[in-house]
Amino acid sequence: MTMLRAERVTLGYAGRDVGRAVVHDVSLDITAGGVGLIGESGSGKTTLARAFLGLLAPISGNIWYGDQTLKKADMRKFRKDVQPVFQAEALDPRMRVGASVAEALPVRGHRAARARVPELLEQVGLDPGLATRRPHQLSGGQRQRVVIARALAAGPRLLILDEPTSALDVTVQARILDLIASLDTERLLITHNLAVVERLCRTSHVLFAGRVVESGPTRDLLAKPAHPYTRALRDAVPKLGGPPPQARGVTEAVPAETGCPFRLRCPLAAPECERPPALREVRGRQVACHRAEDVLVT
Ligand SMILES: Nc1ncnc2c1ncn2[C@@H]1O[C@H](COP(=O)(O)OP(=O)(O)OP(=O)(O)O)[C@@H](O)[C@H]1O
Repeated sequence: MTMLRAERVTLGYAGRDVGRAVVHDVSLDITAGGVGLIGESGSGKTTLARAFLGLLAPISGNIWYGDQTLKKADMRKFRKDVQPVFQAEALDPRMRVGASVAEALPVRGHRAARARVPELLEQVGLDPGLATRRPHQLSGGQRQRVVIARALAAGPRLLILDEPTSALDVTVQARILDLIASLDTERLLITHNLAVVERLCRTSHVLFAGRVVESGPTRDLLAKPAHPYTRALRDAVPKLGGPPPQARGVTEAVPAETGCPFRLRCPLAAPECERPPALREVRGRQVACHRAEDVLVT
């Protein structure tokens, strides 16, 4: 059974009315092999992650944890099972690294629990001798490893990783990705870096303006996108030695109630795009585009 699942989830923030929801009617399962959430800044990735972590209640729809909604679930068990990995800046700067990891252990204070701290540091590739340092005495990559050690302290089955490597330089990034790939946990990974999802996620969901516009096997999605937005994201990845990507057309989304939210930016926009496209199955993936078949052949 899928451990965590969003069912027709609409999300917004206090002070915004339902019409100003920032995530609209999203359904997705966190399946085995890694799940990626891809999309540009402001597309709703972190908002969805907050809902999966039980930090933001849906305006409508449900987050299912096994066979219970998060509203009714045993949150102690949930907090042990599902752990966030955010950017290293979230570490308390006054706390020594060892204490920071110990704080995340389910049982604190016992000698057996304290013995877990060096084990966890070693598991993430850190010298346990670093336990007495404070975050500013570590490199960015080491700090990110501490964040991962903290997340692992509870013995989670699922990690929700929000841009876990974006603050790091490329070689350090690669080593942290190796570490994440080696962990024996399920993962939901949020990123705008397509190379990262390709490496770590068997399945991906592309968000645009708070809506899933394409879902499917990551490799197929990136090799042959069926949504013009997925294709634009893929083509925006700068190629070594190639020209910089060109910004084209209007950059904002239009309200989806009035048609496809991507249509003002879409090179294939046609009169039918004035009608909102539903997600539909096209060659092994789900895509919300009236012209998906044309995208696949162009
Ligand atoms: N605490 C908040 N209160 C009100 N609106 C918010 C809040 N956090 C995010 N938003 C809004 O929700 C929308 C989605 O933001 P979100 O952070 O989920 O996007 P994102 O895809 O994760 O972007 P990024 O890649 O930049 O982190 C944006 O319009 C943002 O302004």
